[in-house]
Amino acid sequence: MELKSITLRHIKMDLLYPFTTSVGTEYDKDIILVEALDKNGLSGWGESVSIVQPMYNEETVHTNWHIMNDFLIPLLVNEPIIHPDEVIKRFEFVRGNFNAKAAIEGAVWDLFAKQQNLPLAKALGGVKDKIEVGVSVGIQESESKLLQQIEGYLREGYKRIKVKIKPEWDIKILRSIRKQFPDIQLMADANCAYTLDDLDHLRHLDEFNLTMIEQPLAHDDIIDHAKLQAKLVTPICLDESIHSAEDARKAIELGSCKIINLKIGRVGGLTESKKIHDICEKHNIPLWCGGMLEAGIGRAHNIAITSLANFTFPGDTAPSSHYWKRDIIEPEVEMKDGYIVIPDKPGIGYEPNLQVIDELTINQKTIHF
Ligand SMILES: O=C(O)CCC(=O)C1=CC=C[C@@H](O)[C@@H]1C(=O)O
Ligand SMILES: [Mg+2]
Repeated sequence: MELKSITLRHIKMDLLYPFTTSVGTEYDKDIILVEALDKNGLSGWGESVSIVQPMYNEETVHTNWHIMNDFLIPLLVNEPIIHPDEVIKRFEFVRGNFNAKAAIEGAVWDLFAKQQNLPLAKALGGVKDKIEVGVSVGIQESESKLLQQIEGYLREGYKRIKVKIKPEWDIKILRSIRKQFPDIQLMADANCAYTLDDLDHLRHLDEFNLTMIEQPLAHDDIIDHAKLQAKLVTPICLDESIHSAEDARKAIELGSCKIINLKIGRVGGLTESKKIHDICEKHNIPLWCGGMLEAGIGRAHNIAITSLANFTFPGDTAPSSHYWKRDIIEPEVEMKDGYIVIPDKPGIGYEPNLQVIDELTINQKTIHF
């Protein structure tokens, strides 16, 4: 697969609604898009999930721009890529920077699938033709606003509700939700807001029949999560702690979690995502696809990876209209009765809307091979 060029675009998009978690609030998103062009004029697209502040991980759109330009893309220039699985190996010299790596690797995977005339989902080994969709509800200004939001999302057909919790916005809130919605598929994401000192408090989570509690403890921990899981009935799901198949193996061996939230960007791309999928399938650890408020390109990649067999919980893969007034792809991602149909067109299955992307672009650069 001979690349002719890679183009980076820094775009800025306004979110329809602010999104608040235990670590902060996002009102808009700066996004780095990656376009890999081959000699026949075919393009593959990827999207970095980094934001402008290093509050979810250590990367930002600005570190992405630097690492992609100065280190990652030069590692692809000299030798043609035979298969996308090679890309993460070429990047081994660069430590971390998984969001940046995943965005470039994703563009190469999309281009590869298009060259093979295959939907990306099929190229990854996907087996589903549609996926169940969940929604992540940010922390709201009041309990009544949160209950209203949940009511609305259930009417829209979402298969699972994920609420954000933190100290002082947790047990009471979950009790109110369960009082109004006793039977819905409900989970909570703490985004690292607790410590083992909160063990007695966290045991109250077992009152609510949650499908899981996501990342209650530190972002880089699997030891304390194992101690906590031994005391909780509610399954722990790890998000921030898992950056590779090796991390997943260790967390599974220690009993740190019973479920993993897979995010393509957090683990450095689709090749590593497939490895994590396979190791979790082998150990009966179900997966679901987390979200990072992606635009349509990143959302398309999330939909494709969710087509693999061991993604058995609804993911944070809400349709375009949940996030954006206007998305950067055509058609936009749509949901029907709580499902998204996996596109059967080549590659990611959605076309980048170049007119919208150009309007949103604040900086771009093409590296010629
Ligand atoms: O993209 C979505 O709809 C889910 C967004 C979401 O829940 C998150 C986005 C970004 C960082 C995190 O705070 C949080 C998560 O942990 O999944
Ligand atoms: Mg999370």
